[in-house]
Amino acid sequence: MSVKHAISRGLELGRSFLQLGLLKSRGRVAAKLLAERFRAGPSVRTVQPQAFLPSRYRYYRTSLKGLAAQLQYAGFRRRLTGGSPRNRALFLAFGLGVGLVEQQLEDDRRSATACQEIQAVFRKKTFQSPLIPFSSGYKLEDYIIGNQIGKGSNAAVYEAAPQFFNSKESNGEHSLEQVREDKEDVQMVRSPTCCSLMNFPLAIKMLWNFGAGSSSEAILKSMSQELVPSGPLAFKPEEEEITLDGYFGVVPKRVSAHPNVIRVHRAFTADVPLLPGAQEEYPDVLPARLNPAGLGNNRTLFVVMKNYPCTLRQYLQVTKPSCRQRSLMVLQLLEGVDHLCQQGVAHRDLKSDNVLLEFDSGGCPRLVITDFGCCLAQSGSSLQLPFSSLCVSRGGNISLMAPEVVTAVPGSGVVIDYSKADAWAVGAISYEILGEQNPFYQAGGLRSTDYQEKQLPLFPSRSPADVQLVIQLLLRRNPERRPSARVAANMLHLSLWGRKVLASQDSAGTKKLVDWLLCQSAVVLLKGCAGPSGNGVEAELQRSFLSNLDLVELRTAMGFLLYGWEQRRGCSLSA
Ligand SMILES: Nc1ncnc2c1ncn2[C@@H]1O[C@H](COP(=O)(O)OP(=O)(O)OP(=O)(O)O)[C@@H](O)[C@H]1O
Repeated sequence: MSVKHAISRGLELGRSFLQLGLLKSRGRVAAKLLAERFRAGPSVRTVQPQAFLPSRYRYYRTSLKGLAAQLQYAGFRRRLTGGSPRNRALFLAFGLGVGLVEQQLEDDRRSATACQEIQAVFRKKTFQSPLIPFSSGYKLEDYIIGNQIGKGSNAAVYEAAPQFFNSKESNGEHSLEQVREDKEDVQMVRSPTCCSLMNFPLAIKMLWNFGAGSSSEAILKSMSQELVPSGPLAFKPEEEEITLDGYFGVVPKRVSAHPNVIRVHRAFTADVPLLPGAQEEYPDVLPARLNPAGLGNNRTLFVVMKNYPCTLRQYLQVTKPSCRQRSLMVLQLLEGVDHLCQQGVAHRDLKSDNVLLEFDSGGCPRLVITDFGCCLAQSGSSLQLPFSSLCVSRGGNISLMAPEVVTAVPGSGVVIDYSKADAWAVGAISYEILGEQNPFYQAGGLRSTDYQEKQLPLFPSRSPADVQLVIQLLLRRNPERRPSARVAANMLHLSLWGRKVLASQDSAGTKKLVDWLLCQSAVVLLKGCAGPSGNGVEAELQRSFLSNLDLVELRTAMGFLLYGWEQRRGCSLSA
């Protein structure tokens, strides 16, 4: 479908929806955005495509602005002092140049405004967690606990269901049906554990408490990082006050809901129970009450989440996803990381075991970043950690620590910048997503302390070329040369949905790009009205993209992509 065709189709649809009175604000917004674009006249473009390269673009822009000012000044002087016909012709040409520059700037301003407007429309639509709120669940007795579904170095995770599984609560409003995600979606989960997910829609993580003492306050304070992804009703009001008092006396940060970030629905402290497999699998962490030789405290933290069918690692061990699904998986991790960055949180322990996976109604894997136990979530949203001594934790898994983190040497005034550290880890995990071994895991493989970029292994031949490019960029040692998660995500969005518009971009003018963005906005808004397809992974990703539109970041992504395409063209010509 051509851009024009898509616009007129979007308008047509928008109008008929409006006529039918079915669409309220969504339709109007879509129609308004498109109508405004139609009114805006054609723009004049002056800069060549290479100018999209981020640094070059800025250079062109500043030099053209500077040139324009100089020309205006020179012309003004000549007009005052008179001049030869040749000078007058030159002045006219200069004047024309100034006009073109002005138009270019005007074009930029208009595009930036369009991006802001689109962003505002999609930011308003906050992501709703799929689990419908239930009223109780603040104590262990509120749950039926099933089998163990996972175990890490800090916790055991069990499947769970609310106690009111069979009988509706007294007010009759809170049955399990409501706690479950949309029934249709649950049935679509393609997993051998499907029945277990139906019976146990929740997962309870029981953290092991060695040193935090047994008071609720001490436990919540010392394990507060686990609570970073908690929802608004996660705590009983009195415990909310304790957690707000926070981690080391600082208010703990909480991230807002996002489709690619786990949501903690409940968090509470309780006495450690003897759960299935406890004596065999983790006897040492039990309290003396349950195992005389155990070292654990009597009480600990419980975190309630949705139960997911598997982790990313488990999924990749048994499945060969399509190329498109692989691209979508990398993109989801980038969207999740970008969301965390924007909220001033660095996960610091990304690995394929810490990514949970389910399926949307079309069978596409949806990835969710989990386990925030090592995260950095400072007040003031700073991702810069003062690194004064080795006692300061740098994060989790050392193999996937970004070079700038793993090589930092503690000292006075030393600061570790985590703003691109998770993006680097996504680059490493992406090898697994493309079906390769993670190069930083293998015995004798690369180490993030000293690898060279040219040592990175080749990708499987059928991997999408743009994903390969994104991974190479994410694994750059120097964080200043590494794209942020947002820019890398934008590259994949453009590659998946905007290839045509990017390929046909004949100048630095952004009209075509903005037309495409408006079309995408209309399509996504209209899809949102069309039922379940609006809740699929692709629709969620497109919404994330549109709600984070920023012209500079978009152009940076375009610059990287076009540069990559150019390189590939060069290689194939020379081959
Ligand atoms: N919500 C969930 N749904 C399904 N399985 C889960 C869920 N949360 C965790 N798991 C399973 O439990 C395992 C351990 O969970 P988690 O990584 O949170 O524990 P941990 O002790 O903090 O891990 P680590 O050793 O990385 O610190 C996961 O790898 C996964 O297999």
